Amino acid sequence: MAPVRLPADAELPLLRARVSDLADRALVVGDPGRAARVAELLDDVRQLAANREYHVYAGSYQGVPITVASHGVGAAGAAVCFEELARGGVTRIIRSGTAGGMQPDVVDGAIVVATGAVREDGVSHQLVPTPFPAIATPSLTLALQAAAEQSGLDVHSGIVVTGDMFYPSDVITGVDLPMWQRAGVVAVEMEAAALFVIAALHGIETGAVFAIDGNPLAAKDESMDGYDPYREVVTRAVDGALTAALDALIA
Ligand SMILES: O=P(O)(O)O[C@H]1O[C@H](CO)[C@@H](O)[C@H]1O
Ligand SMILES: O=c1cc[nH]c(=O)[nH]1
Repeated sequence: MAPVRLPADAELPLLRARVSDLADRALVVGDPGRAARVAELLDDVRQLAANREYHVYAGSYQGVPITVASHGVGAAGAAVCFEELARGGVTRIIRSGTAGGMQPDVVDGAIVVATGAVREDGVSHQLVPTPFPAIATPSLTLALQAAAEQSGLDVHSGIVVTGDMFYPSDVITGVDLPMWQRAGVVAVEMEAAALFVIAALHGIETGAVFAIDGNPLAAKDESMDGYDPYREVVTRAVDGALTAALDALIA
């Protein structure tokens, strides 16, 4: 079965945006509030739709038309967003999100550019078996790294782990973070693997850049009790990651 492409007059079933209103390039973020903040940075901006967690905007950044969409928390719901954008003809999708640092030097306020993602999510293995790698497009990764360096923030790059579990239980270890730390994984988040796999299946470009909002292993806080992404140091990194994502999107 070839990847689905929808006609220009179609409406995306869950995003509720019209295909003809989509740009070739899309920035995706988890939080609808963050999508609204990005929209303020664009020219000629208009909101295309707001359905469930999916808020979609059209606008232009430095003269280049782009789409901004929120995808919510978790790979299964986010996969709907990524799939519908690809079906609608988007050919480049960059995710800008928050993530937890995994290595001791990847801490609050840093930026991480993902080269690939460990597929610990629950949806991508239902699309293609897990030996299939989840990797970012190398040229976009390089563009993201160069753009992130402009922020003046501490920039890291490497493999992230995408899990479905934000808060662990006391029953089993859902995602073995210490093991992935030993394997050199730099950050943990919840949607990049699904994005990279869906982009590969559609033959489109993709990348991801993260603001680090804590380091659960270093803080000995795997329960996430101390999670607080609303601090100034994180807000600065979120802005740095968003600017890097926008710059790489139009590169
Ligand atoms: O900041 P966003 O883009 O939502 O990304 C991260 O934050 C959420 C968890 O708080 C998850 O969606 C995770 O991937
Ligand atoms: O999934 C996530 C997102 C942000 N910070 C974390 O520690 N984990």
